[in-house]
Amino acid sequence: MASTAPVLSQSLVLAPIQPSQLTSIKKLAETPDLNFIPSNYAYYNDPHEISASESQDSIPTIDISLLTSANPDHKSKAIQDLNKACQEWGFFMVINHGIPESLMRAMLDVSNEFFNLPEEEKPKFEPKDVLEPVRYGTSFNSAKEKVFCWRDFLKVFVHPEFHCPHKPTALRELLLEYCEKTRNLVRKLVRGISESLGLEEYELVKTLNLDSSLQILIANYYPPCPQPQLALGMPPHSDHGLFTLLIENQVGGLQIQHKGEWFNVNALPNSILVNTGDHLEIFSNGKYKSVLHKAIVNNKNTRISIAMTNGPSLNTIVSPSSKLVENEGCEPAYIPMKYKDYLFSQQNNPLNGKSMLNRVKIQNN
Ligand SMILES: O=C(O)CCC(=O)C(=O)O
Ligand SMILES: [Fe+2]
Repeated sequence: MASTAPVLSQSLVLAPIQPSQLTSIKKLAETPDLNFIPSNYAYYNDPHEISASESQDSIPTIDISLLTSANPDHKSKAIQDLNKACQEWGFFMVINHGIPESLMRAMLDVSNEFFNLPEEEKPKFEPKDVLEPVRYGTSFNSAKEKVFCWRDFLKVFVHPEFHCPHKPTALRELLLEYCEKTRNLVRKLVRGISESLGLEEYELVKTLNLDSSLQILIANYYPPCPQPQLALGMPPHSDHGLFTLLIENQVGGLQIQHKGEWFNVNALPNSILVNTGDHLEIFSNGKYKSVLHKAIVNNKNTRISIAMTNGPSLNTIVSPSSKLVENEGCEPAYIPMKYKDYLFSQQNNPLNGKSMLNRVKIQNN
């Protein structure tokens, strides 16, 4: 039988957008009769399969209320579940988390209002400093990228110092409340995770100075895309920090990698999604790997997600836990690095899988 070489059909796309004409993706997506995307929004030359495995049953669910249960059996079961979820998936959904559904909905609504403000009422578009405490922009780091993400974002440092854009006016109060409520959840999770690693309950809090931990709110806006099979909202990456809490409007799009395969995440109603970050991988000396994830887009509905990253304090030098290394009699597998330097470097480059983490990984491990 004669073998035939695969024929690659280049998809029809528009001429690339010039850097000087770069605009918010919202504005680009609202261009009348936009049927094709500019070539520098095409992550793929040919339409790729955006559907992935469905895993509604297998993604772990953790009942947070059990972590503070007076019943020691319930508590230890929750800690075991956390251990399994962090080790096997790096991803889980939490229920009974204490954050009112109305507050989560209000946060998503006010984020939508933010992106719909006239440009002159938003903070400066695309500021140069990637550690600016209030940063509004498009893609991930458009100054460094060749291919852009179908995404606009607002990033706000909300702890240990609270920052907030001036508009929408309702944002400040909601954000203060969301910040306080998510910190309560983070405290419980961090204590549980510390114990799940076989460490004392407060070990993680003390070592990484979590009383002044850096919390960043990231609101993501993904408008409908005429060629969703060519574009990406966010390419595969892992997050900095210990873990990220994520909520979304009722439009799906998050995919996580598990055992080399991509899975669609269908969030349970009123749940919060949690993904483990690079600094938990470093602290746990590779026991809890940060999870690769990406955001896909669709051609019908605007998707909004709100991620809250939870890291150490900016000046903490993060290294594998010395207690853990000692308990387990192993060698540290990561080079110590100040969180602030790690964050700067990660934000100052295009998003690319776990490339930042690989820079601190000791390669013979
Ligand atoms: O929108 C999503 O589902 C993912 C967002 C994300 O990965 C991020 O903001 O780091
Ligand atoms: Fe992420």
